[in-house]
Amino acid sequence: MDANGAENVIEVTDLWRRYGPDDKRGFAAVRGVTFSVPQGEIFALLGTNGAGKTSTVELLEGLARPTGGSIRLFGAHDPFTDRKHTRPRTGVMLQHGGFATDLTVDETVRMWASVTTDPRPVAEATEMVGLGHRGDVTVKSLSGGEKRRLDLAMATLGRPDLLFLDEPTTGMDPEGRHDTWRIIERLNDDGATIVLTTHYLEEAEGLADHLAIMHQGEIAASGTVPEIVAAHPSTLGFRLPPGLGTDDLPSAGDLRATVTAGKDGLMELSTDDLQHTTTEVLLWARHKGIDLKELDASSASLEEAFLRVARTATRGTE
Ligand SMILES: Nc1ncnc2c1ncn2[C@@H]1O[C@H](COP(=O)(O)OP(=O)(O)OP(=O)(O)O)[C@@H](O)[C@H]1O
Repeated sequence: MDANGAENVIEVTDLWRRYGPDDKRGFAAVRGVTFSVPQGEIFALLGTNGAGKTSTVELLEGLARPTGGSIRLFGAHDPFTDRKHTRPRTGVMLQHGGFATDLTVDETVRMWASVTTDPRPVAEATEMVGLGHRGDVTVKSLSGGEKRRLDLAMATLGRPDLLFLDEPTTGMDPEGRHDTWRIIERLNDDGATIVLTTHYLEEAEGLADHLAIMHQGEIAASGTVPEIVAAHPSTLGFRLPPGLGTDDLPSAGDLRATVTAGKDGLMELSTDDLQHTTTEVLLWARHKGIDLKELDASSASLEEAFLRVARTATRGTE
C-alpha cells in the first residue's frame, strides 16, 4: 500500500543487477534500487546513458533474475519465478519490436492476438494507435514512427494492468509524439499502471505522476516534478552596467545567493530563496539608480535537476 491506501502494483526493494561474475569482478549496473509504483500511476524512469534504466526494467519484466533484492508485482508475485501470474497482466513495449517485416500490420496484430488472452479486436488495436488506415501495409514499409505505433498496439493488445513503455516516442515526429502521449493518458485513464523510460524530459514532466532519475545504477532523485525541482536552486541573472562588478553588489550573505560573474558584467546568482534574492537585487539597483539589463529570474527546471544529477561524482569502486 502507498500512503494514500492504493495498492502498489510494483514494489522494488534493494534491487541489484550485476553482469558477469557474481562478485566484485562483475559489473553492477543496478545498485540497491528501491521504489514503488501505486496502482493507476504513471512512473517515469529517467537517466543518463548507461544509468541502468533498461537493466532495471528488464528485471521488472521478468526477463532476468536479480543479483540481489526483491521485486513484487500485483502485491505478491515475483516477475521472474512467478511469470505465469505476472506475464498475462503485463504489456511490454521494447525499444526494438522485432516483428516479421514481410507481414502486414493487420496480419502482425492478428498473429499476436492469437497468442494473447482476451485481445482487443484487430481494428480497435490499430485504430487506437492511428494505424487503422495502414492495415494492408507491410511492416517493412512503415516509417520509424509508425513502427513505434505498431509496437504500442502490440504492447496494449491484451489490455494489460501494467504497461512498460521503453522510449515509446523515439523516432516520432512532434505530431506522433503528441498522439502517443494522448494514447498513453487514455490507457492510464482506463486503469493501466504505466512505467515509462524516456530521454525526453518534457515527456516525463507531462505524463508522469512520479519519476526517478537514475545515475550510475542508483536512484539519485525521485518524487513528483515539483519535489525534484525544489531540491535544486533557482537562478537570477542580469547584466551590470560597464564598470561595475561583483564587489559592487550587496554581500552574498545579504543576497542569500552564490554569485558567479560572467563576461561583460553578466551575473548569475544561485539561490534557494529566489524571492528574497530578487527583492534585494532590485532594491539595491533602485537605491543606486542602476539599470539592470537582461534580468531573468527562473526556478530550477527538471532539465537543470537532471543535469545536476548527471554531473555528480562518478561511480566509486565497490
Ligand atoms: N549484457 C551486459 N553485459 C555487461 N554490461 C552490460 C550489459 N547490458 C548493459 N550493460 C551495462 O550496464 C550499464 C547500464 O546499462 P542499461 O542499458 O541498463 O542503461 P540505460 O540507462 O538503459 O542506458 P540507455 O539510456 O543508454 O539505454 C551500462 O554501463 C551498460 O554498458
